[in-house]
Amino acid sequence: MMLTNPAAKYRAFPPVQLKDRTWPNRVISTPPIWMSTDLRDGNQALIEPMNHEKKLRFFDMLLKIGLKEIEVAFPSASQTDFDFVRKLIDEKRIPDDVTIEVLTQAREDLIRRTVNSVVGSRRAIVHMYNATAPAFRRIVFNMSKEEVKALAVAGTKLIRELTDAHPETEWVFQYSPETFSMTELDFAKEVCDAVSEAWQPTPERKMIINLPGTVEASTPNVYADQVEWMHRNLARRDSIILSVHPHNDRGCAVAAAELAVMAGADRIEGCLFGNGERTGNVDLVTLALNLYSQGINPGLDFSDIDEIRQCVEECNQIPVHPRHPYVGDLVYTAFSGSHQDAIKKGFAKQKPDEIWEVPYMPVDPADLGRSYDAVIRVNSQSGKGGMTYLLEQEYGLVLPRRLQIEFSRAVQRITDETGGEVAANDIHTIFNSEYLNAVTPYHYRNHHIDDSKDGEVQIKVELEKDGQPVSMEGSGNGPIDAFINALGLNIKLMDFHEHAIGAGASANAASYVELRVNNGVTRFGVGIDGNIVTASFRAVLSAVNRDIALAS
Ligand SMILES: CC(=O)SCCNC(=O)CCNC(=O)[C@H](O)C(C)(C)COP(=O)(O)OP(=O)(O)OC[C@H]1O[C@@H](n2cnc3c(N)ncnc32)[C@H](O)[C@@H]1OP(=O)(O)O
Ligand SMILES: CC(C)C(=O)C(=O)O
Repeated sequence: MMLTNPAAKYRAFPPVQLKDRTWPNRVISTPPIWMSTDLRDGNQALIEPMNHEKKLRFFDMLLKIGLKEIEVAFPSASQTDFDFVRKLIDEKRIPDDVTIEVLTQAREDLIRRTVNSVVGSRRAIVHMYNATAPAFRRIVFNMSKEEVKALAVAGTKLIRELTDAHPETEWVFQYSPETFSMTELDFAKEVCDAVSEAWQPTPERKMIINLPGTVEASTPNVYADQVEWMHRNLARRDSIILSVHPHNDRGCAVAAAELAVMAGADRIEGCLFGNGERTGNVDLVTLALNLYSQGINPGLDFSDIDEIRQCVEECNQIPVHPRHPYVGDLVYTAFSGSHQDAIKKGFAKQKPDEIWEVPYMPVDPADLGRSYDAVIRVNSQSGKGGMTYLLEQEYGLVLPRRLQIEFSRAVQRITDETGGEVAANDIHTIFNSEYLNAVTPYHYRNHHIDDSKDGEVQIKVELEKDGQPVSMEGSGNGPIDAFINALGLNIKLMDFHEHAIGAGASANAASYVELRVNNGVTRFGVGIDGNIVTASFRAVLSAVNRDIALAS
């Protein structure tokens, strides 16, 4: 049998000869201009494109987030898209500081209809594209380089002519050499220069040159080299806003966009949560929040990220992955024990007005409208940190360290058996049945203390033993000592902790005791009661009862 090598039918992407590249030493210090193409590139990639109602809902949400440039449609593609643009304009739904954008191919009939769609708007970006890469010239268009360039220039001139007839609108022209990422750089520059020559932008009235990673074809550093090369070599650079439009075919769109900004790009086009053709457009949310985590305000508001996600999921009919950066259901959740331990310590040390330093948490979930409650979840990978954190957060129980270790084994037994996750209320149930419900054979009923003698406490205790009432008496140097003496068992108090649960009249006390029992082993007991002394007696009986149960 002949072994074939499937990789043999692919070619390595050639590196860019840019030995003096500067982008690796740059640091992003200001946000780029953001452009959402959710309603165009995102929409064209949906199984069921959005209707007007959904598009409007999405548009309003983009405004709320703070997007100032929004590609709203490909108006010549359908009456629905055309009418949507008209609706936004005619119903005056576009705020004064927001510019809508519309896309067209470089074809006369489509250009005319596209310009018509935005007539009457205060400001509009007309975005025209044609593919420039060798395979597209050869396979799709059957055109020479000259013909591809001429197509772009002819489209530009027509847009100039049509828009000049409507001076009431502030027109911005955008050109995309589609498939830029796979186009020879000198040819991409040649076409873009010819287009800008035809449009004649000025530093006061800039045009946008958008460099799409239509198909992500190389490592992101190569894309950055391509962008830096264009940034340095484009004619009329001072009259051009340099934009990028990465797709995510290799899973590197976010990196490509970030490196492109370091390489000189001023603007990024993308979609929320990375929707878009094939593997999607670059994810604007991740990009913005990456900046945020570096101390740079992205100028976009994701303070209620779950509300945004819900809207996007409903409009796109595509769920956001549970591990999606910043927003997925599981991204602020730690299952593994050592992570939980570190996060718990981090939360305890973190001061509200100090630099964020909680381990394993690149951003504060509260900044995105997420609560801390879901941060720690417990399964068989979890250590003591997670379960004690949940007991503390949800039930106000602060277990002493050695009890944490003992209790975590009880929880682990259950998670090992079930193989699944245990919720905070399950942990509480396990805690109750292990410690608080250990009330036989000894069950507390009542006590009376007399501490009138100097330094000595006398106690009368009423208990049930195996369901029968019994009375006992004893004395000691404190109530617990007196209680233990009254019991008359071979037990010794090794450690004792207590704390209040809640505040005010309804507050309870929790007591934790560690007893050394007959055979030298230690047992923990826990008691909760409105009276702090009674709580400690209950804790002693809990330890005694557990020892009897475990020994039998
Ligand atoms: C990378 C991107 O995402 S770009 C955006 C892509 N978006 C879309 O395609 C969705 C919207 N498009 C559509 O609905 C349709 O394609 C329409 C309505 C615009 C055009 O429809 P039609 O003309 O019926 O079909 P179609 O798109 O297949 O046309 C292909 C023709 O346009 C030509 N063409 C394709 N792109 C361009 C372009 N950018 N500029 C000029 N001509 C182009 C092709 O060469 C082909 O020409 P041929 O028929 O002579 O071979
Ligand atoms: C039209 C351009 C910008 C595009 O959508 C792409 O190349 O992906």
